[in-house]
Amino acid sequence: MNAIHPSQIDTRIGPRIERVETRLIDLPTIRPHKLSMATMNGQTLMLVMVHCSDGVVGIGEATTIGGLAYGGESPESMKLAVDRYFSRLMIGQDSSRVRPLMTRIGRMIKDNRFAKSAVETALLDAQGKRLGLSVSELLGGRLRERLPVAWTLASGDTGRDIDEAEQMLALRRHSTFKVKIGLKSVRDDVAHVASIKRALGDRGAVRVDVNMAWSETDARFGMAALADAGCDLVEQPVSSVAALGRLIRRFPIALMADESLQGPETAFDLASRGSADVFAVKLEQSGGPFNAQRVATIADAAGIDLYGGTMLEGAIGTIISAQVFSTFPNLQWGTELFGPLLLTEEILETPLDYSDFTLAVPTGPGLGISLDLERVAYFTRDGSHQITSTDG
Ligand SMILES: O=C(O)C[C@H]1C=CC(=O)O1
Ligand SMILES: [Mn+2]
Repeated sequence: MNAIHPSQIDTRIGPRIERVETRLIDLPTIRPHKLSMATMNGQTLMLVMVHCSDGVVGIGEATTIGGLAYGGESPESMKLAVDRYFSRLMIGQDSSRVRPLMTRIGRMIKDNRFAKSAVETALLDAQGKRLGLSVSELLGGRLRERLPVAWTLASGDTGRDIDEAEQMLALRRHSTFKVKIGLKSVRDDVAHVASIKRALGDRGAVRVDVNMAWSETDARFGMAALADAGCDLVEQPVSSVAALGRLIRRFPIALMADESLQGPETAFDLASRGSADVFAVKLEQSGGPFNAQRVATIADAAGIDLYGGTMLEGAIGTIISAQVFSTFPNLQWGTELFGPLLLTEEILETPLDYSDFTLAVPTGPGLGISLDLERVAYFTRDGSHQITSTDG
């Protein structure tokens, strides 16, 4: 056994971590976002800022969906975990040795994948800023400069969803649409999706996300009907991996795993059972950038297609995802990195470039984005705080 004991991980040289700062940023959404497990009227970003002895400040972010509706972490619990448990493993350590430090954290903190993702993001941002390299270059180099971005239709109303899709096509911002279903009966949901596809025709690709709301019987009926309606992919129709394995390839519609995919071990399990055509890779669900790359490697080895998923992150979580997805050799189904577009407020000095149905992967050092500190302070929960600086 070559397991590394925490005491063997020496991270004591180089620019040290002096302080780990966290905040909760509450931002409204442009409209209610209706998913089968929650309706979102706003999103909370858990921001992590790692202050280093060389003056560099790395930033990271984690979000959940509907508080605790999607998984075991909430914005508040992630803040508490970082403040109380992560920070004491980080302070005084060499911030430039990201993998050893994340290994140290991984040995002493179980689970908490979303909080780990935020911390790893901040460390990679800091190291990229320090070396003058974007995170994708730090990870070995990007294969693409822009990523296709799908839009999610989740107003709950067919006419409104069609209008929204038409607007997105006219703006040339999105031509792939993911429809959120699972709240209504299977028949009603299929009729809703079929109307949207009929209205868009060949101008727009239509997919659905059921967020595990169906029984296996519902899924048998639903997948056949959705395939007939011209829908090309169904995301996590049921919760059970065994049921996914029984549903796959029975209908002419691709089956994508989302909630079942929670990092490399589950990726390996899904791949060995042949339970998914496509993986929705999410950095937070995977446990951070390094683990998302491991998930992608497993998919490639197993012949499973890849899709870049979102936890409806703000700009920071979206851009670390973009940096990582840009390094994937395969990204057959594009991405859904639209999170910042669902929020009413801009928190960056320069907004992200969404155009020509794609998102540009920033080229500057680290994440390649700068926070508008006044706006971040304004939207910080429990009053506005002073933020000194996040560049360097
Ligand atoms: O995929 C999910 O379940 C989460 C998320 C992604 C887009 C969206 O609207 O919700
Ligand atoms: Mn999903």
